[in-house]
Amino acid sequence: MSQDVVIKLRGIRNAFGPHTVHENLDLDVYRGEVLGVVGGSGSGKSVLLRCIAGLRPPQAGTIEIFGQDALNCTEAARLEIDQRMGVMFQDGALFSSLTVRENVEVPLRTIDGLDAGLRRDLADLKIAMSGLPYKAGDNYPSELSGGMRKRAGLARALALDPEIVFLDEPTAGLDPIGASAFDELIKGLSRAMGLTVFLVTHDLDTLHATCDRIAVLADKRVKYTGTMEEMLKIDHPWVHEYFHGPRARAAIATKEKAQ
Ligand SMILES: Nc1ncnc2c1ncn2[C@@H]1O[C@H](COP(=O)(O)OP(=O)(O)OP(=O)(O)O)[C@@H](O)[C@H]1O
Repeated sequence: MSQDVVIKLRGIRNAFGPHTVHENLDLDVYRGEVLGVVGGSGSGKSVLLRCIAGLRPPQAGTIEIFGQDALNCTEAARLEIDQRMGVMFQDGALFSSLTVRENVEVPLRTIDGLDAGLRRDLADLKIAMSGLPYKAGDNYPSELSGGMRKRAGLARALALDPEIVFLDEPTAGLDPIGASAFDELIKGLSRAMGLTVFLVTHDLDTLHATCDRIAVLADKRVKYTGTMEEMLKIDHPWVHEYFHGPRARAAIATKEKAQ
């Protein structure tokens, strides 16, 4: 069965001055999957996310999103692509001077003809879907815990009913209970909405709990892709240490306990 590729990267190069982060990087992301993106610190996971999300163009290569050339298209076509994607940054990247509801309303303002009442209702719906209590909509980001801020960031990423969401380290800084609640939320949303999730993480529990497939960044490219089972068989030193080290063993034990 052929799978529907929603993001297709070919020959991507990203560099900062003489420092090349990605060279000749290829990757396919399939519709409806949760893809975990892992790699050593500085391997370029966040740069890759930003490059696909249109925040920083690569120096070379092609990016197709929803079958369209995302780098060489009209501004209107790019806006249309952007409206079908949502991004959640590590710290939520919320506007501190706006309430949570107003933050979630920001992307909704790009839709013509949406009146204020409907915009508010849609924002409240996304706030509820992200597992925040209704009254959190009136809070400012500084009044929320780290976990709640992440949920608010997720609500904003979901504002436009995206088909793809990009999550940068969604569980970083959360306690284990908060992190597994967030894993469940991501998995539930992905299943319920058919979302494609591009998830940058270091968190082995998240990989076990939520990801259908994993992409490993190493040697400036996506060196391996596959299921967790396939990852466990790879004998590349970093990959082996990452998936078999003490933290990995703990994550496997946690998963087995949950089953
Ligand atoms: N704006 C920038 N200017 C210069 N160098 C940058 C910039 N952004 C990223 N880099 C460099 O690109 C490389 C990849 O960074 P990136 O943040 O993508 O790594 P990462 O894999 O997400 O790391 P981590 O797991 O530590 O978050 C790093 O060496 C970083 O210093």
